[in-house]
Amino acid sequence: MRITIDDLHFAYGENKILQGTSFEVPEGSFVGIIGPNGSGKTTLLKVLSRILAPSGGSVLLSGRELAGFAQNELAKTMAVVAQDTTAGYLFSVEDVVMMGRAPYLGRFQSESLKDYEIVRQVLEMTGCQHLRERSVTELSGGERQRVMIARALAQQPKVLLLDEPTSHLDIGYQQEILDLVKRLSTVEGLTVVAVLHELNLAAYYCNELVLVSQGKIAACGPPAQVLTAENIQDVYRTRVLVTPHPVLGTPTISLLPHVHHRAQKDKRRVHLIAGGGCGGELMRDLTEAGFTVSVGVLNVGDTDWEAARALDLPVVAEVPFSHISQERHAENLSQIKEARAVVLAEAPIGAGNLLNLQAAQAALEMKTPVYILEEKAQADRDFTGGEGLRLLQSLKEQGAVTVPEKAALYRKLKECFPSGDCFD
Ligand SMILES: Nc1ncnc2c1ncn2[C@@H]1O[C@H](COP(=O)(O)OP(=O)(O)OP(=O)(O)O)[C@@H](O)[C@H]1O
Repeated sequence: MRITIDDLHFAYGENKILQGTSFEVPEGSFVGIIGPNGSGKTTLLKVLSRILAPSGGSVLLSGRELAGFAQNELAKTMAVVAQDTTAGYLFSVEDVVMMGRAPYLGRFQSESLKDYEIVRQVLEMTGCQHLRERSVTELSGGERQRVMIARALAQQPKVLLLDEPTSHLDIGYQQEILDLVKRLSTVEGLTVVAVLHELNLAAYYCNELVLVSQGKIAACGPPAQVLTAENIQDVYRTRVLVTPHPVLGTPTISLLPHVHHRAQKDKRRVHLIAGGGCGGELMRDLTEAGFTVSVGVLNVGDTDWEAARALDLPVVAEVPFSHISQERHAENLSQIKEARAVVLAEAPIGAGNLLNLQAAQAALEMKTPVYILEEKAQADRDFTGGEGLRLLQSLKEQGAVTVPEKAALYRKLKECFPSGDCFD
């Protein structure tokens, strides 16, 4: 069943929530409503399910006005799983799911074998059969959520509206329930509209997404069109990286650390020698702690180079897959001159990055303390036939301080910057 939402308006008193919302949900599609807290998603779903009456605009179900449906007819057409599934009554799970059959029972008619069979099926589909005789008040949040989805499916609706259907579910049940809903939409033609907070799940399952912001539609369309880093930054005010899912190609969102502006220039400057993906977390933690961080030498395209770029850190960059050149080494040394401490967290050590170890040696000669983060700069990752290990050893002999893991490194850096409030 197709849903046409046209120019909807709704306000709680003076507080305008929906302001001209329009979009179309094709029959058999799975549409996700996403958007920040308080943006109007639940309100929209309540208007779609006729719990709230709009002050303007219309909702059409396959061309028919929602307002024109008789109550019983609507209950056979549309099922709703609300956000708050707290059940204060002492019914058994089976009784609650059987309530979904109410629109099909005459006034004095009792349940038929068919009704019991449908209830059995939906309990099985939602993984609730073992809960059949339990009281709903005794269920966990996730179990109750699945029971409410079972009840909605027992209505055998053509349209299913879900408000955060996976909020209480563990990752296994999230997948099971959304796989089921997706299957019902693709195979049985069920039209699904779901409010989803988890953007990666929304991208993974939905055909289309409606991004709501302050009661207005900020973007609408296939997930790849809606879930862009720009849209997410605009609406959620958060920096993300959007990459294709490695298997499905759907957009996948990763949080990016905040960029800190370098107000404390030079005072708390730390130069990080990293590479091969071992420095990203360190860069984030050090900048979060108030240090000014520079990084080098990294090859363009290296994971650490990506991290440094994402954090907007000064980075000495060499061309991809190349040995560090004398020019980049010299640039690295000038960064080190500006720093109050050098952290060596490089692994593995290869012929191409031996100059980074020599840069650390130069730092010691400049009387700049060097900390070797041992969990990262592992000796067993030496691919230079011993040269790397020898250099590492001589660094230690020349006074570089070995720290076993990050917490110890932060303690050492704190000692190095006694006036700072870092890590407090
Ligand atoms: N019954 C109500 N009376 C008055 N204001 C309400 C009512 N319900 C919601 N609101 C307000 O309407 C706005 C939109 O609420 P709504 O629940 O639709 O947002 P939402 O996008 O679903 O949020 P969340 O992601 O936090 O669930 C909010 O500012 C909320 O405080």
